[in-house]
Amino acid sequence: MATQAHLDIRNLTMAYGDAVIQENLNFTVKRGEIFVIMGGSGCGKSTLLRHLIGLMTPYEGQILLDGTDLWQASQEERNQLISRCGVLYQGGALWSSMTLAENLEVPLKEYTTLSNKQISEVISYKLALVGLAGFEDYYPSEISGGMQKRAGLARAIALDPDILFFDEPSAGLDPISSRLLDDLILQLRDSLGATVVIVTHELASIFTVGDNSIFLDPDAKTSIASGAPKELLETSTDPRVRKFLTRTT
Ligand SMILES: Nc1ncnc2c1ncn2[C@@H]1O[C@H](COP(=O)(O)OP(=O)(O)OP(=O)(O)O)[C@@H](O)[C@H]1O
Repeated sequence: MATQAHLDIRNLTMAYGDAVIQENLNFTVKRGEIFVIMGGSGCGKSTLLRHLIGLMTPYEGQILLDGTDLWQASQEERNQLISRCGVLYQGGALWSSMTLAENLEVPLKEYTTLSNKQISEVISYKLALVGLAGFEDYYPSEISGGMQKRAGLARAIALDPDILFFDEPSAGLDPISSRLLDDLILQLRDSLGATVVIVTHELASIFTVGDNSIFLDPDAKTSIASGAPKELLETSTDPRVRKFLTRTT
């Protein structure tokens, strides 16, 4: 059962310069759960993700990863905590001039002391986990968009992260590839026991994978709802949340 807090966000205010994007956010992501950050365009979802992975400093408030405040910790401690995070960015962000194996090799060479033989075994295992066994020597341009996303995911899990972050993972995918990616996210959560945080506005994904969520509003500049997406759909009476969760496009 997911009970222990993996990420704890306390009174977080985020800003670019003095332009406040969201204020006073409070939520907890439990270990092993799939947590969705949702809200309309421009409300600050990607900005929140950047804070959670330590790329941006809070204007106010705290981000606790595994109980440690990221910005009270020493640089070394922070790097150590952040090294336990895997990230899949919007575009998949594979290096186009490298094969899939080489793409995975980069973090493994940089952050582990594994031998070349061990690295090659890890690469084959991670590619197999995302359904790309045997695709080691392909270049990103030689595989479909859905496969590129999965290869990006294999790279995100190369270092066995215990928390995985996704920014709009199904952006640009057709509904079938998008569904396959959702299934894969569920499988990986179960097999790796990882915590997953996803920024998405895809309703199908939100309802398929989300155990818990937060809903950011650009005008209120804070969260206006939180909870299991299916429950929010059944119980929220807020017109902004209802409009978002019942839209047809
Ligand atoms: N580097 C930046 N400097 C200044 N303002 C920024 C910067 N990046 C984003 N913003 C502003 O912050 C707000 C939130 O942007 P963000 O990209 O986090 O929203 P989002 O919810 O992820 O949007 P979308 O769903 O369209 O991707 C927007 O008003 C945006 O214009």
